[in-house]
Amino acid sequence: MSISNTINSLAATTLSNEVHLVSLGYGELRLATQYCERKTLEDLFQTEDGLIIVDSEGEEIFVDPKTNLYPLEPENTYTVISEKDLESDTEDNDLDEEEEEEEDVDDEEDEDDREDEHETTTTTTTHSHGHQEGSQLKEETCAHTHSSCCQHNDNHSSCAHDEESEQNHPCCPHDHDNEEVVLNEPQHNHTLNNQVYFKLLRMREARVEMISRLYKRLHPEIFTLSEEFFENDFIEPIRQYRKTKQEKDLLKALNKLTDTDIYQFKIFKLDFCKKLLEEIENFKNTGLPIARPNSMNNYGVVLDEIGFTQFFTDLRQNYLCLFTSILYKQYYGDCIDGHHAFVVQYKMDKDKELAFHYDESDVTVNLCLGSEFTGGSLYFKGILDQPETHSEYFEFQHQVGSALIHIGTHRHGARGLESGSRTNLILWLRRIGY
Ligand SMILES: O=C(O)CCC(=O)C(=O)O
Ligand SMILES: [Fe+2]
Repeated sequence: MSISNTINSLAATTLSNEVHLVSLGYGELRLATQYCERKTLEDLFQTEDGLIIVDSEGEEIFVDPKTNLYPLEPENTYTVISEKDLESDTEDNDLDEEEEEEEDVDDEEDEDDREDEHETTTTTTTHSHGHQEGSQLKEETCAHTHSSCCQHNDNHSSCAHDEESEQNHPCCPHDHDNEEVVLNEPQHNHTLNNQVYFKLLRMREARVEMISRLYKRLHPEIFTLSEEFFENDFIEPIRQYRKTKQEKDLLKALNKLTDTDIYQFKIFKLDFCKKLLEEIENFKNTGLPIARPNSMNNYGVVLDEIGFTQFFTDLRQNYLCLFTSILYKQYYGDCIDGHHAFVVQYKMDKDKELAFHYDESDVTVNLCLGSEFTGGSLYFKGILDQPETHSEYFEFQHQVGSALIHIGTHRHGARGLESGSRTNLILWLRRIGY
């Protein structure tokens, strides 16, 4: 199943006129300075009631009245604050302070609880990786959350693991899955969380709208899935299976790698991989808004946001689900009805590795798009809810054009890149249950 590394060196670039805009509790965007215009930022951050931008020193940056642009310095990080959120935050704090004064008289111990409640209301996001606690990755620890509006404003080192000892930092602030567990507190917290969730959705809609209006596709033909994009090793077994209905015919497309159900397969032709990679680089070079694909990858791109939703819906429904229904029934593989499609990018001066985690998916497909690199292998250490598999150690060296499929809760990480740049397409397949 080996495939030669023929894709030429398309470096995972970072735009030089890009700024990082961090919104308190609502994630992070990368955006070119020419788009840092008041109206655009108000849309992207849904702050129509007023917008405040501060630099890393806490100094407020004022919009240039002539151009309506914020004079932001490339490669710097700024914090975007909605005046409305600031007001409600201040109100909350005032309220907290009043309560505190009252409670100080009675009991000083509840203070920490209130801080916890407040934190959970301001950090709601929806894509996560799970992290290891003790010898087992537990849902109650940090999860790499997954949905259309995931964004964090932490860098993922705060969620990193000590992968050798299989310990995680138990205090990861983005404990999204945990929110369900922790948030059994007053009703107003749930209401606020809903508000945060819907605001994240509106922010995503604003990004998608801006991208669909302004992005000029480089290879428009690759946005509609065609069987011509597939490798014969992938599509022929499917065609055969459609005729015979014999599972064994379908499974000829896959190469079983472990007893824990990791499979390798070829899916797209190299030409398609190359075009997709070029499209992603082309998009990144426009400086249009890029949200982080999840809690751990800083430099990826969400493909659903740049126009590939229908493509991946077709791929999921008409092709990948054939496999997941057979291989991963136990993990909802037979009722997958949602996905989150993104690329992760590693580069020597940017993210080089990915900490030990599990995905917020039922089944994950991971395809190496390019370009030239050494290092960066993927390692697996057993499935979360199967302790008997935890002694597993399986390492896989990515090759361009080659894909893996595995259970989402199969614990894994990516070793450090040693040279070049690596871009992988990740497809988190999920049972949403509509
Ligand atoms: O770097 C890779 O190939 C894996 C990425 C990954 O596991 C993830 O984004 O969840
Ligand atoms: Fe992962």
